[in-house]
Amino acid sequence: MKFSANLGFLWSDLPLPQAIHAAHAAGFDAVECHWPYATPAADTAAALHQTGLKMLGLNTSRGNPGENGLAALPNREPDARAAIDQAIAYARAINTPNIHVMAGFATGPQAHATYLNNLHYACTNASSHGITILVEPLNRHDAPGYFLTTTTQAAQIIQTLAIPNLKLMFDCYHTARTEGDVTHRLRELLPIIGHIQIASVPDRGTPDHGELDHAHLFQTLKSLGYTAPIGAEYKPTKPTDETLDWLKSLRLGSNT
Ligand SMILES: O=C(O)[C@@H](O)C(=O)CO
Ligand SMILES: [Mg+2]
Repeated sequence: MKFSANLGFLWSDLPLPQAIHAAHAAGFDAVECHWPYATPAADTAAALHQTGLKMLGLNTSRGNPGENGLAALPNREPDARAAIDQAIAYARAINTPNIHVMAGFATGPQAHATYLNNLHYACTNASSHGITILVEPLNRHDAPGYFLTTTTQAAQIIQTLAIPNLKLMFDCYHTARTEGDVTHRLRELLPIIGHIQIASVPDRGTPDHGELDHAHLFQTLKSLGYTAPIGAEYKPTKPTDETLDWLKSLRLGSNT
């Protein structure tokens, strides 16, 4: 399997360019991040160029303090679209193929309509740059009140919009905490999946313990012919370099 270091959590104590170098030194195949905007895109691009790593994805801005994205917030279209424009510009500058458009805290039919309109805007503006828009359901324990909560809801939205560059970010951690049935859902949803992320369940630690059997998960992905890097999006409880036994043991050639 190939793995992408999510620099929103891994080496988050380092400036982004240094985190990219740390991920490279640790043997990751790619990187991804959450919100890179405080770092000039040229600095991020230089680190990617020096390491040869690709930044697979980034997120739209969360908005104001206390917000968690803007795309489903009625009456906030100008802000949501500015965040989408900002993400596309940054992604273009560092050659990133995926943007996760964050929905925000909202509920109801007006939020649903707003979300669809903003996703349509994002997909239209991203497509000519070869960028895919991702939607990611977040679990109700960590993000209570978030608009997008399940892979079922996300799949319905993707089906309704039917735009080729709109895909699902399948975060196994969130799915396990909200819906369960992770490998079955992976099989079913594979055609609309744009990226996969992992962490242990329920503590969101390294992917080598807890309720989710990662050996079985990797075997399933292998059998499905999934070869893209999987996002390691766990929360280190000590310096990231000291949390990589899971990666080293996979690299040493276990049954994955
Ligand atoms: O799972 C997560 O939390 C992230 O993938 C994200 O982008 C939103 O915080
Ligand atoms: Mg995630």
